[in-house]
Parts: sequence; structure tokens; C-alpha cells
Amino acid sequence: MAFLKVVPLEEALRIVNSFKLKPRVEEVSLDEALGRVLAENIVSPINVPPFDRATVDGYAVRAQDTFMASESDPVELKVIGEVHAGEEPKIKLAPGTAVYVSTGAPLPEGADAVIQFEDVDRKDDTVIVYKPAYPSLGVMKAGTDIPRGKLVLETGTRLGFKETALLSALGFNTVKVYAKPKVAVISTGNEIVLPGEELKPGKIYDINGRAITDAIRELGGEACFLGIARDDEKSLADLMIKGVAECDMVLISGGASGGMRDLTSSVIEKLGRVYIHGIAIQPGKPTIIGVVDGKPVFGLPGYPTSCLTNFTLLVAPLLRRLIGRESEVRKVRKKLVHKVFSVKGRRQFLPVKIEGEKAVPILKGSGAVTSFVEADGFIEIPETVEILEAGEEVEVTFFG
Ligand SMILES: Nc1nc2c(c(=O)[nH]1)N[C@H]1C(S)=C(S)[C@@H](COP(=O)(O)OP(=O)(O)OC[C@H]3O[C@@H](n4cnc5c(N)ncnc54)[C@H](O)[C@@H]3O)O[C@H]1N2
Ligand code: MOO
Repeated sequence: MAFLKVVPLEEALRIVNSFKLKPRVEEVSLDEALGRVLAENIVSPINVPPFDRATVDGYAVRAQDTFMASESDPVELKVIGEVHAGEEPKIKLAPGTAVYVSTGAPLPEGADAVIQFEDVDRKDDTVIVYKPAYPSLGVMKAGTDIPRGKLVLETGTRLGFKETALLSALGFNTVKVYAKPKVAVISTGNEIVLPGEELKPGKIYDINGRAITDAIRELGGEACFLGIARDDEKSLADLMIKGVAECDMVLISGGASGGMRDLTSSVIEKLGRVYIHGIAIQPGKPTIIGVVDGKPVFGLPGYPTSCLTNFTLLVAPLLRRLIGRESEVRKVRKKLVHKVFSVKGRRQFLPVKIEGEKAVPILKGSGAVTSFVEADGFIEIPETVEILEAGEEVEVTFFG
């Protein structure tokens, strides 16, 4: 396919949507569920708490026995036993009796209130009550926290510590979640070296490999960084073959343009098929979408901000579809802090930083790493618009 026969973004998204990848479901232990996305509705199988529970240390009573109690004419009840947390009460309260209970203990049969010990006096096996208790005083009734049968979590929920705590409260030790899509990540270029290596003349440290790998992980995917392909076809082809063999899709950054050493397109073409080479957007024009062995392969631009913008526009929606989080795109409306010029006829995605209610454009260009590091997201400027005025309302789409 010829270089940069650019197509509209919609066409690129149509191809991404047509990829026949399906969400997979797996069961994981609750201990490994944090950050995963639920693939089932969770209905409470039990009442929480499972029994009427004392919320204070004190005396379980029949409230009606205490209705006549007053400072001047207290009621005396016979203490017939004790129930502590974790025990099953074997005692039943008859009229005129009380049972000592500790916080968390199940209420013995017949009792409907617990008076905290500070409010009574105890003499041998008698407790002296000075004011009436009402039914449910000092008691948390069974199911008042979570009733049995209640829908507590819905499929598509990302599990944070609150959700895992809820699952634990309901007794789930495993849970069904969407399997993490496996994504191979390849950086390309003779100039790229990994952090920790010596920075010889003409070399730069890898940015895109790290950025994409961790953006995938943040989204909930499993990223496999395969390393750096050198500027020769064999080096890239070897990593691409490994990527499609081991993963659900492959992302390559750099070499996406049509220069003498831009090999991504020709290598995909040799191993599979290129659907698109060039999208009518800025940044991110030199972008490739193809397939190898039935697996989607994306050639993202080498410029870090272009790479990350196109990852957000094209790859992130596919990953979200695979983990049941299609609707998880964060956008906010802010006011542009100053006037911006755009190129007529190019649909632009401009990185911006959010400062309070303002969107501050970052104009360092897509070759700068700080363009996306300092940015919270980007705004879209349609091809028909040349100028956005200061104070104009814009929609910011967050990176990642
Ligand atoms: N004749 C033309 N040249 C270029 C055009 C064009 O239309 N005509 N477009 C420019 C634009 S815009 C972009 S974006 C880049 C994208 O090209 P490639 O995808 O082929 O990227 P490279 O040439 O491999 O690299 C571009 C630039 O980015 C640096 N880079 C690459 N990979 C990484 C990485 N993993 N970490 C950090 N930096 C990376 C690379 O060293 C280059 O400086 O093409 C323009 N040229
Ligand atoms: O298209 Mo490049 O991706 O403008 O920065």
C-alpha cells in the first residue's frame, strides 16, 4: 500500500471495530481481583450481618421489661448468662432476665435490645436498669447492612478496595473477571536504547515502549514489552512474529512514516496485510493498521506525543471493549486559556494541561516527551476550524 494514502479517523475506527476479538472471562481469587473488571453481576447470597448483632458491650434485654424503669424506681433483671462474639447463643430470655453480651455477639432469643454496661449497675447476678430501652437499641438487625438477594455490584465494575471488601463481606473467595488482553509492545530504531544502558552519541532513551506498556497496564491489559527492533527488516519481523504468536495484538512505535528506514509498513505487508497507512489527523498522521496471523498490528508514530495520542484514539477503545469497559472515557469541559491557531484541513488533537477551570495548550510539538507528560489530555480541533478564541469552551479527553 502506498505511503500516506490518508483516511479519515472514522475509517480507522471502523477497521478497529471490525477486529473479531472477543472479551474472555476468567475466575480469579479475591486476592488477585484488585484492579480487575467484573464479568458477572454480584447478588448477595447472605444477609450482612447474618444475625441480629450486639453493637455494644452490655446487657441483652427484652425492651418491654424496662419500659417502667426510672432513676427513682429502677428495674432489676436477673443475669442468666453470657454470649460473646463468635458464639452461638444457647440461652433464651424469659421475662425479667438479661444476658451479658459483647460487641459483635449474636442476640440471644427473646432479647430485642442491648443496654451498654455504662448505663446500668451490676450487683452479683442482678443488673439494675435506670431508664427504658427501646427495641433495636444497641442492635444491628440481620441484613440491615446488605440484605440477601440484593444486586451489589454490576458486570463492568472495576474492582477497587471498596469492591473487594464488599466481596469479602459476602464470602466470595473467587470472582469472574474479564481476562486481560495480551498486548505485545515493540519499540523500533537504531537510535533507541533502554534506561540503564550507556547513552552513546546519536542515541536516545526509549520513551514509547515504557509509555505504551504502562498505559496498557493502567487500562487493565497485560503488556509484554518485546524490546527494541533495529532498523532492519529481520529484526522487526522476528519481534512481530513473536508478538502475534504470544499475544492478542501487537503495537509497534516508530518507523511508521515513509522514510528510507521506516520499515513497519513493509514488514507488516510481508507477514500479513496493511489496511491503513496514514490517518488525516495531527499528530499521528503516520499510523498503520494491519493484521498478521489474524492478529491486529498497529504501527504508531515514533514521536512520543503522536504515539500516545493515537494509542488513546485507536488502541485504548479496543482494549476497553475487551475488558467490558467501553464507556470508560473520561472527558471534561474547560475554557481555553488563550487563542490557538490550527491548520485548516487537518483534524488536530492538541495536548492541554488542566489548571482549575482552564485548559492550557501545550505547544512544544509532538516530538517532545513533555508534551504528553505535562498534558492531562487533548482537545480536538475539527479540520474546518482555524482559530479557537481565548475563553472558548473545549472538551478535554484524558490520556490513558
Ligand atoms: N518526510 C516526512 N518526514 C516526517 C513526516 C512526514 O510527513 N514526512 N512526519 C513526521 C511526523 S509528524 C512524525 S509523527 C514522525 C513519525 O515517523 P515514524 O513513525 O516513522 O517515527 P521515527 O522516524 O521512527 O521516529 C520519529 C522520532 O521519534 C523518535 N522515537 C521513535 N521511537 C521512539 C521511542 N521508542 N522513544 C523515544 N523516541 C522515539 C525518533 O528518535 C525520532 O526522533 O515522522 C516525521 N517525519
Ligand atoms: O503526525 Mo506527527 O504524528 O504530527 O506528530
